[in-house]
Amino acid sequence: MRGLVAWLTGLPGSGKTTIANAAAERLRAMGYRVEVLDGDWFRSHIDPEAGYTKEERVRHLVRASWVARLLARNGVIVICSFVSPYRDAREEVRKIISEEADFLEVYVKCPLEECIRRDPKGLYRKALAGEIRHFTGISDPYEEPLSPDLVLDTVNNSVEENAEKLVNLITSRLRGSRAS
Ligand SMILES: Nc1ncnc2c1ncn2[C@@H]1O[C@H](COP(=O)(O)OS(=O)(=O)O)[C@@H](OP(=O)(O)O)[C@H]1O
Ligand SMILES: Nc1ncnc2c1ncn2[C@@H]1O[C@H](COP(=O)(O)OP(=O)(O)O)[C@@H](O)[C@H]1O
Repeated sequence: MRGLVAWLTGLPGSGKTTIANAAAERLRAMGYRVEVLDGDWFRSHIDPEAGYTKEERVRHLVRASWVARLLARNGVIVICSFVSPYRDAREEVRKIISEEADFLEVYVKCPLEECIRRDPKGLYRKALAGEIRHFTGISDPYEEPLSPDLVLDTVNNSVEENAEKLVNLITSRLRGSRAS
Protein backbone atom coordinates (compact mmCIF):
# COMPACT_ATOMS: atom_id res chain seq x y z
CA MET A 1 0.00 0.00 0.00
CA ARG A 2 1.26 3.46 -0.94
CA GLY A 3 1.37 5.71 2.12
CA LEU A 4 0.68 9.37 2.48
CA VAL A 5 2.25 12.46 3.98
CA ALA A 6 0.15 15.11 5.69
CA TRP A 7 2.32 18.19 6.02
CA LEU A 8 1.20 20.58 8.79
CA THR A 9 2.47 24.14 8.47
CA GLY A 10 1.76 27.08 10.76
CA LEU A 11 3.20 29.59 13.18
CA PRO A 12 5.01 28.41 16.33
CA GLY A 13 2.30 27.76 18.92
CA SER A 14 -0.48 27.40 16.34
CA GLY A 15 -1.15 23.78 17.39
CA LYS A 16 0.71 21.63 14.84
CA THR A 17 2.30 19.23 17.32
CA THR A 18 -0.84 18.86 19.41
CA ILE A 19 -3.02 18.08 16.39
CA ALA A 20 -0.42 15.78 14.80
CA ASN A 21 -0.22 13.67 17.95
CA ALA A 22 -3.99 13.56 18.45
CA ALA A 23 -4.56 12.51 14.82
CA ALA A 24 -1.78 9.90 14.99
CA GLU A 25 -3.33 8.39 18.11
CA ARG A 26 -6.71 8.07 16.35
CA LEU A 27 -5.19 6.55 13.21
CA ARG A 28 -3.18 4.01 15.24
CA ALA A 29 -6.34 3.01 17.07
CA MET A 30 -7.86 2.34 13.62
CA GLY A 31 -4.96 -0.01 12.80
CA TYR A 32 -2.82 2.24 10.58
CA ARG A 33 0.97 2.48 10.83
CA VAL A 34 1.73 6.12 11.61
CA GLU A 35 4.81 8.23 12.27
CA VAL A 36 4.89 11.83 13.41
CA LEU A 37 7.88 13.86 12.26
CA ASP A 38 7.97 17.03 14.32
CA GLY A 39 10.32 19.97 13.77
CA ASP A 40 11.71 19.95 17.30
CA TRP A 41 12.25 16.17 17.30
CA PHE A 42 13.83 16.21 13.85
CA ARG A 43 16.15 19.02 14.86
CA SER A 44 17.32 17.26 18.03
CA HIS A 45 17.78 13.75 16.59
CA ILE A 46 18.45 14.00 12.87
CA ASP A 47 19.40 17.56 11.98
CA PRO A 48 21.05 19.04 15.09
CA GLU A 49 23.06 21.64 13.17
CA ALA A 50 20.02 23.19 11.49
CA GLY A 51 19.52 26.87 12.18
CA TYR A 52 16.73 29.28 11.23
CA THR A 53 17.97 31.29 8.26
CA LYS A 54 15.99 30.70 5.09
CA GLU A 55 18.79 28.61 3.62
CA GLU A 56 19.10 26.46 6.75
CA ARG A 57 15.35 25.95 7.05
CA VAL A 58 15.06 24.89 3.41
CA ARG A 59 17.90 22.36 3.76
CA HIS A 60 16.31 21.01 6.95
CA LEU A 61 12.87 20.70 5.30
CA VAL A 62 14.31 18.93 2.27
CA ARG A 63 15.94 16.39 4.60
CA ALA A 64 12.68 15.89 6.44
CA SER A 65 10.83 15.41 3.13
CA TRP A 66 13.13 12.61 2.11
CA VAL A 67 12.61 10.81 5.42
CA ALA A 68 8.84 11.26 5.06
CA ARG A 69 9.00 9.99 1.47
CA LEU A 70 10.91 6.84 2.46
CA LEU A 71 8.42 6.03 5.19
CA ALA A 72 5.39 6.79 3.05
CA ARG A 73 6.53 4.68 0.12
CA ASN A 74 6.55 1.77 2.57
CA GLY A 75 2.93 2.30 3.42
CA VAL A 76 3.31 4.43 6.54
CA ILE A 77 1.09 7.44 7.16
CA VAL A 78 3.46 10.29 7.99
CA ILE A 79 2.24 13.40 9.76
CA CYS A 80 4.85 16.13 9.53
CA SER A 81 4.65 19.20 11.73
CA PHE A 82 7.08 21.90 10.74
CA VAL A 83 6.69 25.68 10.78
CA SER A 84 7.85 25.53 7.13
CA PRO A 85 7.20 29.24 6.62
CA TYR A 86 8.21 29.69 2.97
CA ARG A 87 5.89 28.89 0.05
CA ASP A 88 8.69 27.98 -2.32
CA ALA A 89 10.21 25.60 0.26
CA ARG A 90 6.81 23.94 0.78
CA GLU A 91 6.52 23.52 -3.01
CA GLU A 92 9.91 21.80 -3.02
CA VAL A 93 8.74 19.53 -0.20
CA ARG A 94 5.59 18.69 -2.16
CA LYS A 95 7.62 17.88 -5.28
CA ILE A 96 9.97 15.51 -3.44
CA ILE A 97 7.20 13.64 -1.64
CA SER A 98 4.69 13.50 -4.49
CA GLU A 99 7.07 11.47 -6.63
CA GLU A 100 6.36 8.44 -4.46
CA ALA A 101 3.48 9.20 -2.13
CA ASP A 102 0.30 11.21 -1.74
CA PHE A 103 0.85 14.63 -0.26
CA LEU A 104 -1.55 16.84 1.67
CA GLU A 105 -0.74 20.39 2.72
CA VAL A 106 -2.54 21.30 5.94
CA TYR A 107 -2.56 24.87 7.22
CA VAL A 108 -2.82 25.04 11.01
CA LYS A 109 -4.32 28.49 11.27
CA CYS A 110 -4.05 30.68 14.34
CA PRO A 111 -3.62 34.46 14.53
CA LEU A 112 -0.21 35.65 15.66
CA GLU A 113 -1.74 37.42 18.71
CA GLU A 114 -3.20 34.10 19.94
CA CYS A 115 0.11 32.27 19.37
CA ILE A 116 1.83 34.98 21.41
CA ARG A 117 -0.80 34.57 24.14
CA ARG A 118 -0.31 30.77 24.22
CA ASP A 119 3.48 30.92 23.94
CA PRO A 120 3.84 27.24 24.98
CA LYS A 121 7.65 27.35 25.05
CA GLY A 122 8.19 30.96 26.16
CA LEU A 123 9.94 31.67 22.83
CA TYR A 124 7.67 34.54 21.73
CA ARG A 125 8.48 36.36 24.94
CA LYS A 126 12.18 36.00 24.21
CA ALA A 127 11.75 36.90 20.53
CA LEU A 128 9.75 40.02 21.46
CA ALA A 129 12.51 40.97 23.86
CA GLY A 130 14.95 40.73 20.95
CA GLU A 131 16.68 37.64 22.34
CA ILE A 132 15.97 35.34 19.35
CA ARG A 133 16.88 36.26 15.80
CA HIS A 134 14.86 35.05 12.80
CA PHE A 135 11.87 34.11 14.94
CA THR A 136 8.90 33.28 12.70
CA GLY A 137 6.06 35.78 13.09
CA ILE A 138 8.21 38.31 14.96
CA SER A 139 11.45 38.86 13.09
CA ASP A 140 11.03 36.40 10.22
CA PRO A 141 8.16 35.92 7.74
CA TYR A 142 5.39 33.35 7.66
CA GLU A 143 3.86 32.93 4.20
CA GLU A 144 0.32 31.53 4.47
CA PRO A 145 -0.53 28.67 2.10
CA LEU A 146 -2.56 29.89 -0.90
CA SER A 147 -4.45 26.68 -1.65
CA PRO A 148 -3.95 24.15 1.14
CA ASP A 149 -5.79 20.82 1.06
CA LEU A 150 -7.15 21.56 4.53
CA VAL A 151 -7.29 24.52 6.92
CA LEU A 152 -7.51 23.75 10.63
CA ASP A 153 -8.65 26.75 12.65
CA THR A 154 -7.30 26.31 16.18
CA VAL A 155 -9.17 29.25 17.70
CA ASN A 156 -12.70 28.23 16.75
CA ASN A 157 -12.26 24.44 16.70
CA SER A 158 -11.03 22.14 19.45
CA VAL A 159 -8.02 19.84 19.21
CA GLU A 160 -10.37 16.85 18.88
CA GLU A 161 -12.45 18.46 16.13
CA ASN A 162 -9.33 19.31 14.15
CA ALA A 163 -7.81 15.86 14.68
CA GLU A 164 -11.02 14.32 13.37
CA LYS A 165 -11.01 16.55 10.28
CA LEU A 166 -7.43 15.58 9.56
CA VAL A 167 -8.10 11.87 10.07
CA ASN A 168 -11.16 12.05 7.79
CA LEU A 169 -9.17 13.71 5.02
CA ILE A 170 -6.30 11.22 5.33
CA THR A 171 -8.53 8.14 5.31
CA SER A 172 -10.66 9.39 2.41
CA ARG A 173 -7.52 10.14 0.39
CA LEU A 174 -6.15 6.67 1.15
CA ARG A 175 -9.43 5.08 0.05
CA GLY A 176 -9.36 7.18 -3.14
CA SER A 177 -5.82 6.23 -4.08
CA ARG A 178 -6.49 2.54 -3.42
CA ALA A 179 -9.55 2.62 -5.64
CA SER A 180 -7.67 4.27 -8.54
N1 LIG B 1 13.85 31.35 15.07
C1 LIG B 1 12.87 30.46 15.18
N2 LIG B 1 11.82 30.48 14.33
C2 LIG B 1 10.84 29.55 14.46
N3 LIG B 1 10.81 28.58 15.39
C3 LIG B 1 11.86 28.53 16.26
C4 LIG B 1 12.90 29.46 16.21
N4 LIG B 1 13.80 29.16 17.20
C5 LIG B 1 13.31 28.09 17.85
N5 LIG B 1 12.14 27.71 17.30
C6 LIG B 1 11.38 26.52 17.73
O1 LIG B 1 11.70 25.51 16.79
C7 LIG B 1 10.52 25.01 16.17
C8 LIG B 1 10.58 25.23 14.65
O2 LIG B 1 11.24 24.19 14.05
P1 LIG B 1 10.80 23.71 12.60
O3 LIG B 1 11.79 22.71 12.20
O4 LIG B 1 9.37 23.35 12.63
O5 LIG B 1 10.98 25.08 11.76
S1 LIG B 1 11.17 25.25 10.19
O6 LIG B 1 10.17 24.40 9.52
O7 LIG B 1 12.53 24.89 9.84
O8 LIG B 1 10.91 26.67 9.92
C9 LIG B 1 9.36 25.79 16.69
O9 LIG B 1 8.55 24.77 17.23
P2 LIG B 1 6.96 24.80 17.15
O10 LIG B 1 6.61 25.78 18.22
O11 LIG B 1 6.58 23.40 17.50
O12 LIG B 1 6.50 25.22 15.81
C10 LIG B 1 9.91 26.71 17.75
O13 LIG B 1 9.47 26.34 19.01
N1 LIG C 1 -7.69 24.13 19.19
C1 LIG C 1 -6.42 23.91 19.50
N2 LIG C 1 -5.65 23.15 18.68
C2 LIG C 1 -4.34 22.94 18.98
N3 LIG C 1 -3.70 23.45 20.07
C3 LIG C 1 -4.45 24.22 20.93
C4 LIG C 1 -5.82 24.48 20.66
N4 LIG C 1 -6.28 25.26 21.66
C5 LIG C 1 -5.27 25.47 22.51
N5 LIG C 1 -4.14 24.84 22.07
C6 LIG C 1 -2.87 24.86 22.80
O1 LIG C 1 -1.92 25.58 22.01
C7 LIG C 1 -0.62 25.04 22.19
C8 LIG C 1 -0.07 24.67 20.82
O2 LIG C 1 1.24 24.18 20.99
P1 LIG C 1 1.90 23.20 19.96
O3 LIG C 1 0.96 22.09 19.62
O4 LIG C 1 3.25 22.84 20.49
O5 LIG C 1 2.02 24.14 18.67
P2 LIG C 1 3.10 24.12 17.52
O6 LIG C 1 3.56 22.69 17.34
O7 LIG C 1 2.37 24.66 16.34
O8 LIG C 1 4.20 25.03 18.00
C9 LIG C 1 -0.75 23.83 23.10
O9 LIG C 1 -0.44 24.24 24.41
C10 LIG C 1 -2.24 23.48 22.98
O10 LIG C 1 -2.75 22.85 24.12
